Amino acid sequence: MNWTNKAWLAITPIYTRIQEMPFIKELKEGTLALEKFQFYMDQDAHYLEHFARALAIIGARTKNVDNCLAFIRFAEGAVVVERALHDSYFKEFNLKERGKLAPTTHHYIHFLESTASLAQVEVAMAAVLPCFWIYKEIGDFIYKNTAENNPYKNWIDTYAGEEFGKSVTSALAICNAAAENCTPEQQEAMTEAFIAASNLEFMFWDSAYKLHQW
Ligand SMILES: Cc1ncc(C[n+]2csc(CCO)c2C)c(N)n1
Repeated sequence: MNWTNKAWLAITPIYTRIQEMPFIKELKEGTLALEKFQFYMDQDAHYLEHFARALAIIGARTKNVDNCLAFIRFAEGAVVVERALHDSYFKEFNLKERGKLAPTTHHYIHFLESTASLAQVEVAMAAVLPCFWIYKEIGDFIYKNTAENNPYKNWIDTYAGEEFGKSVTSALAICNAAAENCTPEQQEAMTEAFIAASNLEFMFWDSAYKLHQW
């Protein structure tokens, strides 16, 4: 079994909790309160900026030039999504300026940036993988089960697109190849980072649902 299959098995309980959490259930049904979605959008704009920085750091630290290019493109993709939030979704959902960084976002971005900077680069790659993979799975899950008149439909469509699917496939292949060059202990550290980021993905939606501030 390759590393990504093992890693997914390790987060299956977390993924199931995400599928069943009220934020995702209500987003899928189109009944999520606007205030909660606005909180999420606002925090996601912060998150995407720092996620892009973490990806660029990983790109700079990879030894393989193809991986360097892939991570620089992922970083660009994250900035493009952040810009799209500002240029279209902020207006569509009536948000003005970015608000304050909430505790979970603070935790998540600092986890990603410190792991990207200080951990073994393969571990850093594993830490950013849930951002791709969980969004792909949850995006498809919501897309398949949503109503035509869902007010969040435009946003949902972003993560069900083919282009995004390609970056997920590429990130998975890079992580599997990276894991093959690692010792079992190093692979264990990759899995640990993957689990931590998956828990933080859960917390990110949960904190938006609870409008959690300092
Ligand atoms: C908290 C949070 N986690 C993951 C994503 C998903 N995401 C944003 S940009 C990008 C691809 C970059 O090339 C991915 C996978 C998000 N929006 N917010």
